[in-house]
Amino acid sequence: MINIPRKELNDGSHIPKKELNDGSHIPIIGLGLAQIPATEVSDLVYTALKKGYRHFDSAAIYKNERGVCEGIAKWIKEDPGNNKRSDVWYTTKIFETEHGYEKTKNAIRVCLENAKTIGYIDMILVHSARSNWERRHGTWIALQEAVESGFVKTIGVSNYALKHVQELLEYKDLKIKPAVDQVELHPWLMREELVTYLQKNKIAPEAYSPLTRGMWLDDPTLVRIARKHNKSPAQILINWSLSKDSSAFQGLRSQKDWTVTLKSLISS
Ligand SMILES: NC(=O)C1=CN([C@@H]2O[C@H](COP(=O)(O)OP(=O)(O)OC[C@H]3O[C@@H](n4cnc5c(N)ncnc54)[C@H](OP(=O)(O)O)[C@@H]3O)[C@@H](O)[C@H]2O)C=CC1
Ligand SMILES: O=C1Nc2ccccc2C1=O
Repeated sequence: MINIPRKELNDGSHIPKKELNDGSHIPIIGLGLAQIPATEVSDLVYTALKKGYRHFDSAAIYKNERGVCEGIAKWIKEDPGNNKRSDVWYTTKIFETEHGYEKTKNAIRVCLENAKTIGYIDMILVHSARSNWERRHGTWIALQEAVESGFVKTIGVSNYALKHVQELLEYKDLKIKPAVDQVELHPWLMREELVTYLQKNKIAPEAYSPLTRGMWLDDPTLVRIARKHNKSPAQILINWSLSKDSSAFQGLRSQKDWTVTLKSLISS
């Protein structure tokens, strides 16, 4: 079990951060916003910030980026002395249909337009590797230029297999290594070879669907481990993700129990 000092979580607002390979610091637990309707996401994000969440994971295909940023902006505006933009991490992703230099340049412009209420984007990920060498390469060059512009701080990839990461690291004009590879990661999908390769190359694995989309939360072995440690199955799974040196996202569907405190998700 990784140990997270309790004092850091006393008010629920000091989520531990992990340093990425570009020197940025990412809060290790994030709220995943896939499937949250655009009409609801702003209130959800605002409430989550009040509950202590500081890291939000969106994507162009979730069609809620603007609302996510509006929720963050509302929270900052409410108490600018205490609620700082620099304390929040906002990730979005560019989908495979936008691969290629020109298309990605344009997709970045759209992402920035959606994020204009918060000034800059903490991280943009290439959502998947599903195109070809030339288009993936063009996309990466466009993302490198976005970092040079200053409005995008960190760049990374998602759903990249080992061979795709390897390919990227071999670009002759590589200036910026991906900071993360966001992949599905949990005890039923451990991806040991990929995780070891990423760690060796100082690229952080980020765990998506760390709660197995709810599918394995009743697994007898998981339940037994959770009982033994007096934790919930979700806590055990989040802790497992964090032990892989990754950050993890709690996703929501029904939202019936989402206000479960952040503190309770981290075992210590
Ligand atoms: N890059 C990519 O291609 C992908 C990225 N992602 C990212 O990861 C995020 C999370 O992934 P997701 O697929 O939703 O899967 P998760 O593994 O996070 O599972 C979500 C499920 O877990 C349940 N849950 C949430 N919190 C708790 C808790 N404390 N105790 C018990 N159950 C809980 C939810 O329940 P309830 O139904 O009650 O809300 C929901 O049904 C996404 O929102 C997205 O940001 C996800 C998939 C692909
Ligand atoms: O690409 C994705 N497919 C998904 C399905 C469910 C939740 C998130 C996602 C993605 O990010």
